[in-house]
Amino acid sequence: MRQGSFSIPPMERVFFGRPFVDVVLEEADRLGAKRVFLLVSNTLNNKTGEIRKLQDALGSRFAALYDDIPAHIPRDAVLRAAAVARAAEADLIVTIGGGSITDAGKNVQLCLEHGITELDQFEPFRLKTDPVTGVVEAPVFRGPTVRQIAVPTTLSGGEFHQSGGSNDPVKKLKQSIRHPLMIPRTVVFDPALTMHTPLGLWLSTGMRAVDHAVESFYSPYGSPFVDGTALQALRVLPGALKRTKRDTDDLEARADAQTGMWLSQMGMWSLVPMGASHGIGHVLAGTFHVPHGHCTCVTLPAVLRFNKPVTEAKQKLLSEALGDARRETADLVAELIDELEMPNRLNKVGVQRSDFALVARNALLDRWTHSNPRRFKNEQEIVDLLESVA
Ligand SMILES: NC(=O)c1ccc[n+]([C@@H]2O[C@H](COP(=O)([O-])OP(=O)(O)OC[C@H]3O[C@@H](n4cnc5c(N)ncnc54)[C@H](O)[C@@H]3O)[C@@H](O)[C@H]2O)c1
Ligand SMILES: O=C(O)CCC(=O)CC(=O)O
Repeated sequence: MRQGSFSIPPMERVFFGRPFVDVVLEEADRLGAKRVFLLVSNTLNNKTGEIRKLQDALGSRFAALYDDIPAHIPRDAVLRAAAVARAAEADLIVTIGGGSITDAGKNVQLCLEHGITELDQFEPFRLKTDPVTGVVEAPVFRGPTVRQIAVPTTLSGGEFHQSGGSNDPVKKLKQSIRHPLMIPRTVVFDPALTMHTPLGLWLSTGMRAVDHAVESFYSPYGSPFVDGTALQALRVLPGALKRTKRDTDDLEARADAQTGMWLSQMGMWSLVPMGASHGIGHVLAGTFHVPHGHCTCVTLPAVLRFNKPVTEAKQKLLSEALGDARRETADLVAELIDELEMPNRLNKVGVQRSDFALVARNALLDRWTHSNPRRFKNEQEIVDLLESVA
């Protein structure tokens, strides 16, 4: 009999299909916020009037704004954002942008709560993975009191996770910090706001959501509840992404993609550990700066093939949800990636054969390489997998 447990950290509300300015105002009222700090996408701030609309609507409750968080969240940028929030005496953080902005918000929460002003002060808080056993050491610390509302503009889904990644600029490794209270209190899906998101980013992060659903579903550590939502995510996402690609003005398709992503996140939300597509992807992102969604497009079909011998029955159900139970899941996912015109090989995302040994070594430092359904016996098995998508 399958055994396990299911719990989710304290997110209070998810709003969908509503204008973000209205919802953020309502939520600021509900939470009694007086000093609202906006941590926002640079392009949304400088190339659209969306952030200005919110600033104006907040009036005297607007405390400060920071818009210089590069992709993959380098910690020096987090420290600068935290300094601005601290000086403004922020009592609520509102993040508006992609996963990098969302996760930067979680890291800023930590910095405010624990007085972090220097790079080496992150060290005691990060998750540590033993590269041989895969055992994860998760430090226990006081949770933040200044929390976050997330308004995501991509489909990468980090707003449903209590961990926030950030990049150690010296080791060039993506590291995670986790606390149940770091999850946003509120998430706001506003399909109209996503019209500003570059199409390639929207579609590639949509593939990341597919990856979340797949790796949650066949994880040995999943749950029956997650299975249901993950399969439904895979029924919804491919069509919604293809429709957005055909017509970028299709707001219903954007709303459906957000719904599919939300469904894909039940595993991440309930702390189901992901598999090697995520584990290897974190290295491609953290060490080689490959965009998050592109990591999935390169790794997921190869990891599905590697995992086939131990997940055959589950892959049949994945294929069924993706529309054709008779086909290989890896082939269906690869076709979707091609149809969305996303990069599908390592050389297309700037990673060369000479890099593979380093990717394999660093991948074994990631906790999710170790929670893959099929164990990697050594670094060479990861190198072989990378060779298959060189
Ligand atoms: N904690 C989690 O569970 C979790 C889950 C998913 C992703 N993440 C993190 O999020 C990051 C990836 O996020 P992402 O793939 O959503 O993209 P991103 O936030 O990294 O954005 C990618 C690039 O697109 C730019 N951009 C331009 N216009 C934009 C717009 N309108 N909205 C958003 N970005 C715009 C950004 O400035 C950035 O340079 C990674 O660092 C990843 O680790 C974390
Ligand atoms: O907790 C982490 O390691 C970051 C989570 C993350 O980036 C999720 C993902 O890989 O999509």
